[in-house]
Amino acid sequence: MSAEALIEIRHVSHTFDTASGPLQVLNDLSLDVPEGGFVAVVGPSGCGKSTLTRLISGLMRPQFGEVRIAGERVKGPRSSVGMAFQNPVLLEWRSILRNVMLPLEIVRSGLSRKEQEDRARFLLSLVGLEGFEDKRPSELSGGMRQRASLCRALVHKPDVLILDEPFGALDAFTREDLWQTMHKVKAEEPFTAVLITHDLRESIFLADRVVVLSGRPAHAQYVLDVPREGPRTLDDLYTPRAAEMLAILRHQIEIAQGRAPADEASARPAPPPPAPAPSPPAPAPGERATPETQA
Ligand SMILES: Nc1ncnc2c1ncn2[C@@H]1O[C@H](COP(=O)(O)OP(=O)(O)OP(=O)(O)O)[C@@H](O)[C@H]1O
Repeated sequence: MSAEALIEIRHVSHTFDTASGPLQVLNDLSLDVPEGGFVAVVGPSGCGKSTLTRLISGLMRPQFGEVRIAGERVKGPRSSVGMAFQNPVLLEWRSILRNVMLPLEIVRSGLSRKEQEDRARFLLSLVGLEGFEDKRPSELSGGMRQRASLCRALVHKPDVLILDEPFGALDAFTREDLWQTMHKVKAEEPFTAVLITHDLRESIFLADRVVVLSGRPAHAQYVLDVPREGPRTLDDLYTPRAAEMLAILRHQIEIAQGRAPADEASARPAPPPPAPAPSPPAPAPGERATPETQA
């Protein structure tokens, strides 16, 4: 991926105040997402992946460091970011079509009612939900609801699409179906995607770059670029090349979980950012990453 970075995450650190004291979740995390790119973020459970998505979407601000989208510092929620989560949360009292149209009623799209409807219908047919426009969410299967949720996230043409484990609750066959739909949608819609997932096969199937976060407090421990001719059909997931990528990622996850020692030869740090952001925090004793894995 050689395009310019659309999302720049620079030296981000974040600590939550919890009932049992401060919990540092991110530590000097830096990573770039190129315009039009598809980056998957994987890492141990609880390492801070969802926190990262909240920072990118502007639902939270980092205590240290900064997040920029298209060069602009993210200071709050913005309509140029669409989100889809594991739980689609569709409104039962609205039809599927009207659920998908909802963001267009909230952000100023400049579209007429007819154009809004056409846009929603186009997306629904793209994901295979033609004919289900007038159904209620409860009349659809989990996979269908997730397809509708994807349409809703994209209907206002966001520059950035954040996918926080959107396929996590689906059965294996439905999930693979959705992966293929995702490729189809990406070919039609020019967004930049950040996908949070626990599924390494999903990460190499969908993304062109996979970032492994370290254990908490997380930094970008390892970056794997998936070659253009990498897995893009389900059969490609069973090639020696895919097996090699999965083995690398599994090993990096084991390092992140502290179940394998950091291995200098296999670690590749995230590309260094051009300039440090103001006020990077001093790491607490014992929290500094090993040189082998540090971004
Ligand atoms: N608002 C909050 N206040 C306090 N602690 C929080 C808050 N949000 C998240 N945390 C804690 O921060 C840590 C990281 O949470 P986060 O949801 O970002 O991790 P994650 O990597 O997405 O987890 P998982 O892989 O299990 O979904 C967790 O220990 C979580 O309990």
